[in-house]
Amino acid sequence: MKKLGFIGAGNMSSAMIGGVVNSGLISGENVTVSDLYQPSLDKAKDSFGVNTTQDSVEVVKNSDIVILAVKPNVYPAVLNQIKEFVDGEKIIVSIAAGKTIESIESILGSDKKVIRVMPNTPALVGEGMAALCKNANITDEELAIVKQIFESFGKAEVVGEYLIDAVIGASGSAPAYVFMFIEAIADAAVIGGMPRPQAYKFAAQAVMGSAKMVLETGKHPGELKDMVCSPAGTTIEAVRVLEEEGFRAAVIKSVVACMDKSKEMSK
Ligand SMILES: NC(=O)C1=CN([C@@H]2O[C@H](COP(=O)(O)OP(=O)(O)OC[C@H]3O[C@@H](n4cnc5c(N)ncnc54)[C@H](OP(=O)(O)O)[C@@H]3O)[C@@H](O)[C@H]2O)C=CC1
Ligand SMILES: O=C(O)[C@@H]1CCC=N1
Repeated sequence: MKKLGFIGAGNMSSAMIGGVVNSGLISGENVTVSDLYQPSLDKAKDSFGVNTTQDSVEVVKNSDIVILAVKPNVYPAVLNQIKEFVDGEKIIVSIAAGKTIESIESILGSDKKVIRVMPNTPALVGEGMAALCKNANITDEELAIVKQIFESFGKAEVVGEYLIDAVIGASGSAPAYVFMFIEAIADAAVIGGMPRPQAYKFAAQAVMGSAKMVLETGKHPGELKDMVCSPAGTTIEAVRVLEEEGFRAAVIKSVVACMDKSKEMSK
């Protein structure tokens, strides 16, 4: 397996490092991670046995595949810092919202190998969802290798880059909305007298199980919802209030706002 590098050891990077090392696909000794903040590197080394450095150039020198896991506003500085060390064989993987493949090529050169991926943080527990798109310099085999990395900690699909804004709305950012939903359900359970840790367990399992039903039954979410709503029962009362309060409209509006922000960042 190739040598993997991460520039940035923050939230998303840590989830991917944990995911890929825990899966056994790549051992920590074949992973090099850089960050400006030494405690982040110490945590990655202690947790996953990876090689660490504060020098992003060292990551590029030691890796066949380099995942850029810094914030979008840091991309230009990092790309300019590493570009002379990115030869025609190294695969650069961008995971940033708002950074198109073209914007990466404008600094590294259009002859370089670039893959854009939109992952999400459930990668940490092997339940990530990632979308991949590539430039013309990436071979099918190289794309398959990078896809295998993201499949080691979840699911991955190849998409056209035009869909990345929708991917961010429906997947990259989506865990945040779901965490809010789980927290709100648990708050209500606490109102009902349930201890908070137990409330989180019940609420989180209900969300995970429901998601698993959507993925594995192939049934429409509306049909699955109807299967829970016993006539004159408890569930339909909750559904009535959710509709009265505009739950679905609020979700749609929030995800559209997320996608709009992604488009704005991409300009
Ligand atoms: N968080 C998520 O759920 C997802 C994030 N992404 C994308 O992943 C990227 C990272 O996001 P996220 O993990 O949330 O951000 P974080 O801020 O958590 O992580 C970024 C890390 O990079 C470090 N850093 C900054 N400059 C450099 C540098 N020059 N060299 C090495 N490390 C550096 C930061 O250090 P310091 O804090 O000291 O600046 C920080 O530790 C973003 O582009 C984001 O769009 C994509 C999908 C999901
Ligand atoms: O909030 C963000 O910009 C990043 C990209 C997708 C999830 N987090």
